[in-house]
Amino acid sequence: MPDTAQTRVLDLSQNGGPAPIVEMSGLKISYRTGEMSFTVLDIDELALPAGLSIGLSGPSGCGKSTLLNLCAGLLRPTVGSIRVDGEELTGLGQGALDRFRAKKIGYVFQGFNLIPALSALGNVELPMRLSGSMPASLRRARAQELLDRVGLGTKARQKPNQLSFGQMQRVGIARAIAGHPRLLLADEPTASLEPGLGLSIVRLLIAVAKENSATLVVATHDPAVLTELDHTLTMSAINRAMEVSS
Ligand SMILES: Nc1ncnc2c1ncn2[C@@H]1O[C@H](COP(=O)(O)OP(=O)(O)OP(=O)(O)O)[C@@H](O)[C@H]1O
Repeated sequence: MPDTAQTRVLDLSQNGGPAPIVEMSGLKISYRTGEMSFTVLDIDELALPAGLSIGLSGPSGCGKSTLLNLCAGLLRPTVGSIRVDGEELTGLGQGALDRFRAKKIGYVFQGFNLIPALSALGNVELPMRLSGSMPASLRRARAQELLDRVGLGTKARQKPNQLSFGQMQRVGIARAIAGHPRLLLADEPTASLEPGLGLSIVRLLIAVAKENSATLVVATHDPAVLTELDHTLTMSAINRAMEVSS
């Protein structure tokens, strides 16, 4: 088992490129199972450039979803620092982390994660409703505009079970972009879709990210998806196990 960090120094934003939107330093994530602790991410320095699209690739279990969840503030590192859009996440309490996520992050899931009881419009409206910052009429208008943008303007009243997989993922994209996120994260967004459909979804993600000046980070196993993106970050599996002495 390699006893090296996955990423000694990886600065995709170097050489006069755009400033980083994500910066990680001395970061590790370990999980404990019984007497053993497993390190799944071990990153010395990593910087992801703002405004571009970046693919995360690597074998199953190498930590792609873990990296996305760290960027979203859904997971905290065991040690080390992570800054997103200049904000150090490790120092934030739960409330501040929730506000950070609502303001800066859009998340597109492989399994869509739509609320079955809500219409397409209701699903897209939901993050705006939860943030409480917009009157209902404006919220509805923005949700309709986003559904129009992803080609689902006529399906606003349909529930998720009345939509195809590709249509559900389009609703997921419209919902993720609703709060004007700085960082749009997508975890295997094409894995539940047929290959041709997957490519149209990734192209839509790239287009809406650009239109909204968001940085796009996509975890994927699909080489065809990676060719559509500006950069690929190839991760290696470490899964380093250590006995925990307590
Ligand atoms: N809550 C947890 N407790 C213990 N181990 C976990 C936990 N969450 C993730 N892991 C482990 O961390 C490792 C990385 O998982 P992760 O889902 O980030 O990998 P991945 O690269 O996204 O995999 P895949 O390509 O299969 O989706 C895996 O070995 C997984 O079993």
